Amino acid sequence: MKIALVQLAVSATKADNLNRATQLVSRAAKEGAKLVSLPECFNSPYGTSYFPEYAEKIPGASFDSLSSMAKENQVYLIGGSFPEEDNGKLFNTCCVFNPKGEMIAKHRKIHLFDIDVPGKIRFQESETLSPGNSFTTFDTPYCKVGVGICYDIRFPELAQVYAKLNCKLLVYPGAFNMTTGPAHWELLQRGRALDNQLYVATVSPARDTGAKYVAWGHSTVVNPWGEVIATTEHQETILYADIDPAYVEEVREQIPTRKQKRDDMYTLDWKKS
Ligand SMILES: O=C(O)CCC(=O)C(=O)O
Repeated sequence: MKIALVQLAVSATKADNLNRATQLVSRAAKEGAKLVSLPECFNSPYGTSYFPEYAEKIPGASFDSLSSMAKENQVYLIGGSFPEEDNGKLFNTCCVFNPKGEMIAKHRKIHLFDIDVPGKIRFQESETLSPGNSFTTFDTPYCKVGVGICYDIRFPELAQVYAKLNCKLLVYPGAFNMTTGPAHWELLQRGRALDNQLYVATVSPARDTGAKYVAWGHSTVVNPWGEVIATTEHQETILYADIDPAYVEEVREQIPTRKQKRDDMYTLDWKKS
């Protein structure tokens, strides 16, 4: 399965973001991608002050454009994320569409990005957002896919649950920054891939040095062996990679850690279906 990660240059003008996303998803489909992902906050700048201003209901205008992009291009589309308003609460939400344009999954970021690294970066998503409470997977003809958003990648348990649910690809639309990006972005992705012996893809917005929050870029795909098989710098681009579900099985046969876990000593205990 050829996948495409759209490292979109996100501006403060929502209509421009939607137009640009529409063009790039169409280009990716013409290049043969069967699954396309947009980045976190693909239609608004990233920042707690922007979330209330750009938030939309689901369904709503951005939802409708995403659905059309999937349908017109006959692709599975992971719609990055946008701020969602529901019953007076805001969420950082990713909608996933099948090639008919139907929404088949919706992920609300589970782990909110609240950090404070003195002198470097303080960010408190919880100032305006509420967390989601469910796991998000969907089926494609090629393999099952698990979805997380950005900070969700720091929690190995989530990836482990997805691996147990038989996902062979995890996709994290995300927007790391100039402090944690160079330090942790690729390391986390390779860690999740190797621990769980599956593919991991991360999709960032392009870097805008004039923005309040400067994204790291570097959208990347890692294979089940822990190798980076596709990556890029920080400019707007489409990154392509081939996902081979048979290779997941091959690696799992070669190094059968999944069968060697000591369930008599520890287990992964999860509380939601
Ligand atoms: O975990 C990080 O360092 C960055 C996370 C982030 O930017 C996000 O969750 O949006």
